[in-house]
Amino acid sequence: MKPFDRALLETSVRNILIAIGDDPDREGLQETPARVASAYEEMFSSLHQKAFTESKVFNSSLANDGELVVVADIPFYSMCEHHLLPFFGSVSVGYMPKNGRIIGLSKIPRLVDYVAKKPNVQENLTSQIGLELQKLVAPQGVAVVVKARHMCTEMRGIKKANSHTLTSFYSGAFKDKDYRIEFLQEIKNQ
Ligand SMILES: Nc1nc2c(ncn2[C@@H]2O[C@H](COP(=O)(O)OP(=O)(O)OP(=O)(O)O)[C@@H](O)[C@H]2O)c(=O)[nH]1
Ligand SMILES: [Zn+2]
Repeated sequence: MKPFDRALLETSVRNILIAIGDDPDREGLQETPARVASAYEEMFSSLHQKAFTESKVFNSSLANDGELVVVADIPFYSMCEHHLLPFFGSVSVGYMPKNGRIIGLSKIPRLVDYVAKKPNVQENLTSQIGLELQKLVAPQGVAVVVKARHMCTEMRGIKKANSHTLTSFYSGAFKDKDYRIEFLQEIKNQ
């Protein structure tokens, strides 16, 4: 795990400003390299964490192994690894407990944040959330649906404003179409 190199980032941002033909010493830009360094440190913070450590898994004698647990519409913000431009939207996560094992509800949005805070593509972000939850809770199955807008296709390039990209991950019990439909129905009803 490499440490965050603030000095290198500040120099690099200064060089970007020179390369685009602006003057990094003009009043409005003097603090920009430092500000961008702080913003990047925050936006890419999970690159400096070895693993997701926030999980809290409980055993519940009352959790019904056949019932879905669904957390819908968790907002996220990430940066695409191709252009370093934002992509953002919402994540809906469901799982079917096994042997009464459940995860603290707040840990699911924390997992989404952890996966979002590094350069990524939407498909991998979706699978990484699913695989990590599968590993942490070992449930009967995990379902993840991500809906996002990509600034690299809206503010540049093909310029298709407001289009959405949908990606999904299904494991275990959710390979069964009926459970997938139940999950999709639940997130639609939220
Ligand atoms: N599958 C996938 N593609 C992405 C994601 N974010 C950005 N991209 C795409 O990554 C591709 C990179 O293509 P390139 O041809 O190397 O880059 P480019 O010349 O900037 O491409 P254009 O955006 O078409 O101008 C583009 O088609 C982007 O739309 C993502 O999350 N998932
Ligand atoms: Zn992109």
